[in-house]
Amino acid sequence: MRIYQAETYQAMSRRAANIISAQVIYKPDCVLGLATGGTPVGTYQQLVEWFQKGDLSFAEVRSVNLDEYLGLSPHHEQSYRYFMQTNLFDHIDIKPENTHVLNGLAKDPAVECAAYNKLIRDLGGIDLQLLGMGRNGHIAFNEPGDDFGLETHLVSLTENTIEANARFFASRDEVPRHALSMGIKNIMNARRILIVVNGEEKAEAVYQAFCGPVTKQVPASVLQLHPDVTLVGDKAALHKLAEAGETVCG
Ligand SMILES: O=P(O)(O)OC[C@H]1O[C@](O)(CO)[C@@H](O)[C@@H]1O
Repeated sequence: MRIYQAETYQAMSRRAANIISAQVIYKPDCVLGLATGGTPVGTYQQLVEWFQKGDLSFAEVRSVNLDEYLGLSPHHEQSYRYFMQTNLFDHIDIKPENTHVLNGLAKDPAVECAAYNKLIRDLGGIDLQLLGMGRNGHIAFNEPGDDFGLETHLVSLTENTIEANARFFASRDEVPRHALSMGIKNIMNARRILIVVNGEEKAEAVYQAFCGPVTKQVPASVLQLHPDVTLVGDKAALHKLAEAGETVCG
């Protein structure tokens, strides 16, 4: 695993965007696994900036997103489809038909999940998967205790995640209680993984995930078993790793 520590959120975002853009330049028709949440917003802004300068094209890129709230339409401002449109897709040259986000309004979640697993396989698998991490160590919506062998599935969100995501909704009651999410198995099948973390509130989860044992109680700890993981974070999120003697590059 490579660990890069950045001085600021902006520098962290630039480093992450560099890794993504290198993937796109190396393989223009790559499959990018994309994430939502507060952490990757700066990464997407940086990619948009480079696209606008003419340094980068996504014309042949295919994308698959990690997760979506169940019950939210793609036009709902807190849906992850809306997030991706407004933070990235609407500002770059990716073809709309090449962007894939789970349908939160699917009548039969099991059918939607099975179709998504097939889609990922038909695309040839994910070349680079971008991840954030929840304060409880979740990745996508794989919550503590979830089976590592799961593919895309219906999830009941934990109180911890509902609480953390309430900041995006008018009230806590409006946060959906369920979501559709890629499983750990889909994520681990990606050829490369890039995980971004910032802020002191993530420091303990980062420490548990990368210095603690591999355990279902800390979903991100499974990444210790992946052969190609890059962790990019700011000082606040990485300080416990550094104090534990992990090799942290500047
Ligand atoms: O980047 P944030 O907003 O801290 O979210 C962390 C993680 O939580 C989620 O938003 C889900 O709760 C993930 O999509 C994300 O990776």
